[in-house]
This record gives sequence, C-alpha cells and structure tokens, in this order.
Amino acid sequence: MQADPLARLDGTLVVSCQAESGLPLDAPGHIAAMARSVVMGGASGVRIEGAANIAAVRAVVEVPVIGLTKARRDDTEVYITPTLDDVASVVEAGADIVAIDATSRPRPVALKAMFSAIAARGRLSMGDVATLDEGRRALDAGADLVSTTMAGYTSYSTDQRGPAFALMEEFARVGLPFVAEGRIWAPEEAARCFDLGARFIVVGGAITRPDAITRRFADEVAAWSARPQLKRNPT
Ligand SMILES: CC(=O)N[C@H](C=O)[C@@H](O)[C@H](O)[C@H](O)COP(=O)(O)O
Repeated sequence: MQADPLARLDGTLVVSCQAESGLPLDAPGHIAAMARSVVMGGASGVRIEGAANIAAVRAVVEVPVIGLTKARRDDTEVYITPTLDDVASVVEAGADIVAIDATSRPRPVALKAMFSAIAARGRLSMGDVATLDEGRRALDAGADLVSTTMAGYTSYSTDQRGPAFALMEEFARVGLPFVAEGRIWAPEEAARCFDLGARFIVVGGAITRPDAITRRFADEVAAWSARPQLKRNPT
C-alpha cells in the first residue's frame, strides 16, 4: 500500500473510472487508459470497480486507488463490495482504499466485520452512505472515511437531483468529516462541496461516461431542434 493515501487525497479531486457492464468502455485496458487520462488531467486518485480493472489500473498509475466491487445479489440490496470475499479481491488486486456500501439496509456481513477485515489487511476503508445516521454508524463501526455516494440511490433517499448538498450540510453541522461523491457535474459544484467541508471529492460520470456526457448535449440539441420558432435556415 502507498504511504498515507489520505494525506495525498485531502483537498483534491478523485475521478471514478467505471463502465457499466455491456458498455463499450467495459474492459480493463479501457479503464486503465481512462485512469491514465484523468491522472494526466490532475486527478489525485481514482475509484475503480472490479478486481481485473483495479489490477490493470494499479499497473499504470501511482496515485491512490479506491477499489470496490459491484455485485448484485438476490438476498440484499447492498451491491458495493458486499462480502468479505469482495474485500479480499479488491485488496489483492492492489487497491489502497476499499469502498463498501455502509447503508443501514440488511447486509450479508456486519459493518464492523467488514471494516475490521479491511483494516486487518492493512487497507483504509470508505463507507458509502445515504444519510447522516449511516455516516455516524459507519465511523463508529470503524470506517476511515464516509462518502455521500449512496444519497439518492436508496428507497429512503430518492429523487435527489444534483450533488447531495443537503447531506453534506448535515455532516458539516455536526462536524463529521466526509467525502463528497455522486452527481457532481460542474466545477462550481465541486467548489461548493469543499466549502461545505468535504475532505476530497469523487467525480465519475461527468468525466468518464461519454455516453452520459453526449446525452446531455444531444438532449439540448433535440430540444433546440423541436422549437418551432428557431429555424436552421431562416428565409
Ligand atoms: C450509486 C453508485 O453505485 N455509485 C457508484 C459508485 O462507485 C458509481 O456508479 C458512481 O459513478 C460514482 O459514485 C461517482 O458518481 P457520479 O458518476 O454520479 O459522479
């Protein structure tokens, strides 16, 4: 593991380089190329899903790697690094920090056991939460970091548009350190996360999902085209 990854990440930008299964960029070589590109652009760390991708990225960048697995299971809604085997695979692939779902939803392995296993392997842990209470619980259970990652992605935190500023304000009000992650799409939003006290920020889709980035433009173009008063070739 790298010397003190948190000291290298505080006050900086981490970029999540992920591609959903079936997308054209879903291959370790492509993810590694994205990771190299974002480091060239100024990312101080990367967040990577899946052992093969983590290993491929670890081989080509020297910045801290936050690793996770995404494993959908029938017995739980928890899908980010749900089990001890997932922790093992992320650590063995070379991650410096292991991110896990730390929501209060029913889970296959208790939070404390998950964070202890990560610490026993000499890695730092990041608990992805949706609420302040979950953040508190995660820190009590041994998380080194808590992140707003899951805000807007649980049944009790739906319909969030834009970054989870309300949750960040709650963390700030009680003085709990947090990582800002999820739906950060504009540099001004990044600045607001730091104003609210984020240790570091994690940006994903706005940088590394060309399909989603293109869709924003395409939707705007389609809306423009649909306006009857604006003709392309006025006569
Ligand atoms: C909820 C969930 O599963 N989040 C995942 C966590 O690793 C990723 O799909 C997100 O891309 C990541 O959190 C960064 O967020 P955004 O792409 O919105 O900047």
